[in-house]
Amino acid sequence: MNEPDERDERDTGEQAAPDADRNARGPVGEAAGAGGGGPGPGEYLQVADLSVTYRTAGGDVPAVRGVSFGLQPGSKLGVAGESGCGKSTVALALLRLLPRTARTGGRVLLDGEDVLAMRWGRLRAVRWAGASIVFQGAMHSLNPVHRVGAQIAEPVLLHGGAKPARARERVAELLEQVGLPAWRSRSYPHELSGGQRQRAVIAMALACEPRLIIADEPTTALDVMIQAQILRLIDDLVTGLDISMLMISHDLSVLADTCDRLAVMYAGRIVEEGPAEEVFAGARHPYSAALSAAFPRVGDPASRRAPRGLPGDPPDPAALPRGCSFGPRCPEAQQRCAEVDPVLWPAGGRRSAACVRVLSDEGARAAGVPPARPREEGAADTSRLDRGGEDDRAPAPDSAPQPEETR
Ligand SMILES: Nc1ncnc2c1ncn2[C@@H]1O[C@H](COP(=O)(O)OP(=O)(O)OP(=O)(O)O)[C@@H](O)[C@H]1O
Repeated sequence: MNEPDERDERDTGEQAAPDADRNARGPVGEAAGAGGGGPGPGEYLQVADLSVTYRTAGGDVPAVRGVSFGLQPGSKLGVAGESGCGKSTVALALLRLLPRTARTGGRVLLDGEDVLAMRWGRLRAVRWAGASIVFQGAMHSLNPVHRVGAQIAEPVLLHGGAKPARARERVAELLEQVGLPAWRSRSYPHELSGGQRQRAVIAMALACEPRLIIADEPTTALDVMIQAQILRLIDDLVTGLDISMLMISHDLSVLADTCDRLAVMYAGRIVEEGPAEEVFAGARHPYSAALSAAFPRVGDPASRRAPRGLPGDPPDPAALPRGCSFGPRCPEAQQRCAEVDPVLWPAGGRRSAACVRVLSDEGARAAGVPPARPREEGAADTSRLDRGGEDDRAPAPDSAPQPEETR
């Protein structure tokens, strides 16, 4: 599952030149450690300044730009964002599963070892025992011509070093863990329902007792009822087995329910990071607020609003707008957003956001960001990028607006 076919060995190990366009940390000293947004001590996974550029016939596509985050053992991070913002590219980069056309920069430390610089033999072992991936659409992860049990046994035999009899026992244990009867090991993938197949894929991901599970849209292809069951299963397993988890989804409410922290991506960057509930219920970045409005919690009286879409599309990574990439779609955009390319700044508590509105006047001065332009008396508000109006002054991080105020 994790391993690309040898013929399709994707990774060249080639490292891109350091990306000048980074937002690993804001230029303001206060950013470090204050709002998350970067690796820290004791973390099992440390991603520092990760960049991925795809080379295409049409030119370079900078899909991931200076992404940094860390994951403590046993903790759960959700990565959210619209289609095309770079979520899957980050997931693939963590285990060097990118196609050959991708150039990577930065570091991905798994238990202190740099995955991006690892030898191939070591990487194979790490892909199962260090971390494993559950992809969206189980049919892509299961081979239709082999029985499910044989596929789950393969990593146990090859990477876990087990003898066949022990591998059979382990398959039965794994199937039981994911709620499937042991006899299902003799089934072919087409004999299972979508939910059962995804359970089998999860069993395979657990085969070598990884310390990290990367779940990339693990329930996208399933109906709503089964989605809830699979999410509960993943949550119970990672909690019970004390595994770290990085879950990717476009649905912020699903991630808020499952994860401890959230990182919201837009145009290849993390634009907000912080405790899950705080980001979901009181986003500091207008894009996170829009995502949260687009995916209200089902049945939650606190989010009894109709889902609201966000007009427009994310920019083409190969042709990003000047200034803030979200500026052209941002309902809160100010004049200076077209001039400043924001980085992750502290946004109060353990949060950070790449939006000039989170900067205090002092923070803006330190970051070299122009002050919010005061609104001129009687001036008509004609510019889309000047809609901040009287609200054009950034709230100080320690006076973070409450959820209602941000929307
Ligand atoms: N192999 C590739 N070659 C060229 N460009 C690519 C390749 N894979 C992804 N991209 C581009 O990189 C950007 C990020 O894509 P990615 O799949 O990581 O986004 P995503 O947020 O995971 O989207 P989705 O939720 O639809 O999977 C997109 O602009 C996409 O078109």
